[in-house]
Amino acid sequence: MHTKEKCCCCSFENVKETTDWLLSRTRHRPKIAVVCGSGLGILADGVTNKQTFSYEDIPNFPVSTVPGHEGRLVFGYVKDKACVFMQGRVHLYEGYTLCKVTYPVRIFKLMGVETIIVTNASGGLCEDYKVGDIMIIKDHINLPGFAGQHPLCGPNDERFGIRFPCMSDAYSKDLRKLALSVGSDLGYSNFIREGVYCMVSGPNFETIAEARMLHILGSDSVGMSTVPEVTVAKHAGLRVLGISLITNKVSLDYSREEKANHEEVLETGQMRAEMLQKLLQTLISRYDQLDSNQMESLNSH
Ligand SMILES: O=P(O)(O)O[C@H]1O[C@H](CO)[C@@H](O)[C@H]1O
Ligand code: HPA
Repeated sequence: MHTKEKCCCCSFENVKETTDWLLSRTRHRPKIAVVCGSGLGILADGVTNKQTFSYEDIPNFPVSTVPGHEGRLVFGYVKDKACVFMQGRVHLYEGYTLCKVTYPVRIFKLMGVETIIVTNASGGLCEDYKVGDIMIIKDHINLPGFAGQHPLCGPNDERFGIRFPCMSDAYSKDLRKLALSVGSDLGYSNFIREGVYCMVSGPNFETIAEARMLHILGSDSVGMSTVPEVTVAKHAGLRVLGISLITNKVSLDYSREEKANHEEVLETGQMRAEMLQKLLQTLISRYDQLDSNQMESLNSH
């Protein structure tokens, strides 16, 4: 059963200790955090006034073990916005508990971050999705969560959030609108989608029967991350945007020859990284629109 032991390394005191360690070593006070998905570390490359910490050097911080996840925390500015980028994340399949997987999100909360942008690489389940499409996440399915693999299981510390958080609006409508509007202004409309992301635990890619099931359940793409981070972010009251890069097509048909592999995932990441970076930078630079009446004009589009 759930005991306090489950959270021994992720208590409020642990999170506070790590947060204080970082705050005493950097002058940066980010309001926006970005989690870079597989092969998407380049998203952090454009920041100015950069200060970098290796995950290994940060007390209690989980260390990435997967190729395509550099394992660096990068503080800096995108235009005039103070940001922190996670160049690499950790996953359940690496052997980390979900409270460890989501540990960085709680650090961001205690640091004063208000918005988190979570990116990932995922497999496209929708017939008309193409490799290289960018999917703004409108909702998710927490498949491991149904089986009790959930970052909020265990004693609830009210200092992080409430016992029963609502997830029906996990992904900010305003941020989604802004992302789609920025994508359209950049000429990306042909390959920007909005869809439902499903998390599986991995590490194997799906069987055809599993892929068919996920599609029937309403998933447009599938990956092995994001949902725990988004859940903990929403629990902590952060505003969330999720962006998924469709790095491969998932086979739904026994006659198809595609075989999913991590190399293709990383290659597609490289192919689209610059465009994703432009999308992110423009979105962050237009972030103030969210809190001004300019959202009205986006709403009417
Ligand atoms: O979700 P991210 O970290 O982007 O990575 C995705 O790509 C890897 C598989 O190639 C898995 O880790 C999957 O979750
Ligand atoms: O096809 C996939 N399945 C699960 N996770 C993934 N991450 C990238 N592509 C995939």
